[in-house]
Amino acid sequence: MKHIQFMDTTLRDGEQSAGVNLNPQEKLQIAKQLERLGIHVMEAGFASASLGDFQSVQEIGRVIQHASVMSLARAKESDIREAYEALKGAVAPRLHIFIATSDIHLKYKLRMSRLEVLASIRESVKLAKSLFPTVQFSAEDATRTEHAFLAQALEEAIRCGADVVNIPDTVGYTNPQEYLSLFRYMQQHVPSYEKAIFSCHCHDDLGLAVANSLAAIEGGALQVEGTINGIGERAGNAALEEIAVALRIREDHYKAQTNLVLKEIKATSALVSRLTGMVVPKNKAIVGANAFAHESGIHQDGVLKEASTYEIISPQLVGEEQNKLVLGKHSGRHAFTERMKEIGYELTEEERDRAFRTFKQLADRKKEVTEEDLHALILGETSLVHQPYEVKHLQAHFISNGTQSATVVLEDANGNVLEDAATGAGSIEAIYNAIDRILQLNCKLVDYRIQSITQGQDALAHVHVELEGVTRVTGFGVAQDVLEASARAYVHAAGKLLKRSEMDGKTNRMLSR
Ligand SMILES: CC(=O)SCCNC(=O)CCNC(=O)[C@H](O)C(C)(C)COP(=O)(O)OP(=O)(O)OC[C@H]1O[C@@H](n2cnc3c(N)ncnc32)[C@H](O)[C@@H]1OP(=O)(O)O
Ligand SMILES: CC(C)C(=O)C(=O)O
Repeated sequence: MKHIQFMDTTLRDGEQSAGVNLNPQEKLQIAKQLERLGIHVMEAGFASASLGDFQSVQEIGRVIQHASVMSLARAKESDIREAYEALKGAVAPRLHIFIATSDIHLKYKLRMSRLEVLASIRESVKLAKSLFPTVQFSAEDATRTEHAFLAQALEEAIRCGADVVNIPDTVGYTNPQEYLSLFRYMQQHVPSYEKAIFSCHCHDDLGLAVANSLAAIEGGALQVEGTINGIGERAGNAALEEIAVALRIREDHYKAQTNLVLKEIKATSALVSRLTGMVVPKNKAIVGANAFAHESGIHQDGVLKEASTYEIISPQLVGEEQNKLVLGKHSGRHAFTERMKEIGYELTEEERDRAFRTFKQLADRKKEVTEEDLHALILGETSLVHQPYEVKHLQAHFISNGTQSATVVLEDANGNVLEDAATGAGSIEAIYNAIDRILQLNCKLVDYRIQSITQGQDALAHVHVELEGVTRVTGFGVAQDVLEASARAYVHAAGKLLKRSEMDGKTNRMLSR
């Protein structure tokens, strides 16, 4: 089993994400969390980029005890000496020198010949090695560099003392087969190959950063570089948490181990997201809010029976509390019943079936049915189960500045359908008048209150009414529509009044005998 060391560059390449700017305290906070995560090397910044970066590198170097702290430097004496000053107090300081090797970069950016680049590698790596115990050299834009020249540049760096040599895919150009072959090519064409650790560093311009990094590991890379949540220049870097978990879950394939404490992944991801302001997409692998959320009934049923049917990663492995079964329009009875039990409802089969039907109607209209929705739904439904009448259909006709009209259809406990229509000053009055006509009620509405139980535009409405007839009774109704909730509440209370009248009638008959 080979060992893969992780080089995290969240604080350097990650901070190169457009719009991200971390202050020294925030960088230190992330560095401490990276230490808990078990990162082998952390690139704390680019000491000569600014005074703030210099101070961050210095402070992180002083504080971090269990990881090597590294600064980036151009192949330039002043950059190297500044990084040295910054990292003097570090337990395990490391310098990262880079210079581009591709013809495009040589011609247009550096305006240097290949011979000049080789000379620059020699001078800078030798100087670095005289100051630092460990030196990493990166051939920028390596994947667009002619292979033979890249091998020559890496050989030069190793001979001058580089301990780690990196083959970065700076512009996210390569693909897995090509990158794997490039590492194998170096194995055969760099004479001092065995004297250094080969490292991979991928960008996500074509969405291949993680796949390319894993291919490099198959090709012989023993160090992998990247950032938490994949943040970084342009489309970002390879997401280290994805690589780490892929190596663990597919250990059978990669035959590689790491020192990472995987249960720290979630906390690290959340911290980086919070401090950088880079929101983690919901569907992001490993750390996205939906990474362990099951939405469809068939999957939820499978997961309830045995999680491994649809989960290859246990949420706890990466520090996530547990998976989520999200109730929505694709959910089935198994998940619905399970959630009901979790929130404290032991429903009879009849109650459960009714509630499930209403839940499906609600889910058709709402993106996600929340726990509050379920409480509200049960509140409405359980009270309906033993009711003498139920609202089957409602039609209200609204005219601005006019008399409103409504048609109501009720069903009694024997399945008989009763219908009538009425008018009123408002839609609710029209509905209540229609119900009075159907049930031949003689009562007064003494209280009507409405409240929204859940939140958002698609919130559930809860209507409470109080009627005065032979006695005072209350009723409530829950529905997404205010008129429907109002009708249910009235029918609920009316049902109680009718039962009471019925009982009074029986008592009177008994007394007169
Ligand atoms: C692939 C990567 O991610 S590399 C890291 C990229 N990160 C950053 O650039 C962030 C920090 N950078 C900075 O703050 C600034 O660019 C600084 C302080 C480093 C340099 O600033 P300036 O001196 O104003 O130069 P500027 O950035 O405009 O241009 C870069 C110069 O460095 C040269 N250069 C670029 N890479 C290297 C290198 N690896 N080694 C030596 N020289 C280099 C360029 O050719 C250019 O030189 P020129 O002025 O002679 O044309
Ligand atoms: C400095 C190097 C390693 C880099 O960030 C890149 O090439 O993307």
